[in-house]
Amino acid sequence: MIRVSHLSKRFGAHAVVQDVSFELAAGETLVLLGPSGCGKTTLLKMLNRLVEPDSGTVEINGLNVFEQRPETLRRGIGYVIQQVGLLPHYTVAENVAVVPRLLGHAPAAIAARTTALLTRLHLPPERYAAQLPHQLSGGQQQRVGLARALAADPPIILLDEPFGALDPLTRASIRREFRELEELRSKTVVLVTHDVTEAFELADRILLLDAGQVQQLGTPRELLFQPANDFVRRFFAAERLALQLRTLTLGDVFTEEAATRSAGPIPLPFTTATTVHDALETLTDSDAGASTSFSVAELMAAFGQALQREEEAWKR
Ligand SMILES: Nc1ncnc2c1ncn2[C@@H]1O[C@H](COP(=O)(O)OP(=O)(O)OP(=O)(O)O)[C@@H](O)[C@H]1O
Repeated sequence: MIRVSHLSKRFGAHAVVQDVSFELAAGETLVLLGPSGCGKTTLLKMLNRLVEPDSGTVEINGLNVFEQRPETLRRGIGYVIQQVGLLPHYTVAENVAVVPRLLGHAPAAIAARTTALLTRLHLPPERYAAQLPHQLSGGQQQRVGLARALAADPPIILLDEPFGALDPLTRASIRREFRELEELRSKTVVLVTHDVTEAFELADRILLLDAGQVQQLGTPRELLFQPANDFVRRFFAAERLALQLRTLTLGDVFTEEAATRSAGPIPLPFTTATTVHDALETLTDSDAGASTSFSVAELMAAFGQALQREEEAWKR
């Protein structure tokens, strides 16, 4: 759906994005990750022509974006930024309706869509639709920003540090909602963050940048277990264990064992796709009262073995 070829951009003598190429299939989520100032935002903005590149091409559905009118292009691509950028004198509902209005959608259809989106994003319309942005918390404003980006149902959504301004707790819970949002499942998403955990939670693939250059493009698992260079290794070093817990699933950990267990395969409420991290959270949460056929100690032992298997496999 998106094909980026040899994209470069300088600001004066500063080469901010250097020869970046990637392809993204429909429905995939790509996270642009890297230290502050590495060129993530500039790269993202070249996708919807908020920044014009010096060289290289961007194709969306086979069409060169530089041959389209920027306004037309942007109406077909949802865009969410950290500062949210809601129109201060428009109500929540009016903010959400901006792009559908520009596109000339019928008022009744816009109203129905707005109601549905606000409901799904936990902003009951009867309470929030008529409020102004300044009456909302930061997290609520973020949700309105997301609803606005989704309003015209664009196939592509670009997000620039969408959870950046939030406290860690709100951030984690909005991220979870975001991951579970049905609306986004079918979308092609490009998301900028400098938060490693966020990248691992949301990405199908991660493009790790440093000083405008691609250091590695791959799945979280590939970046973690098969780092392309020292920069990649160092970038994840401090959070390596936490990321491994989020990357390996019960399916990875219990593969051989589960097959031979008399208790059967992975017990409910878990599935083979549950991450070790999530399983540990459930096991250690006494309120959840999960009755499982394995203990925390068994899980950690199996996790340790799985890590060894994984590292051996990549070495080969
Ligand atoms: N319009 C501009 N004019 C001059 N320099 C710019 C402009 N926009 C960005 N830059 C510079 O380009 C570099 C990359 O900026 P960019 O915003 O793409 O980085 P980033 O990786 O998104 O950083 P952060 O995570 O801090 O937002 C920075 O050094 C920035 O100062």
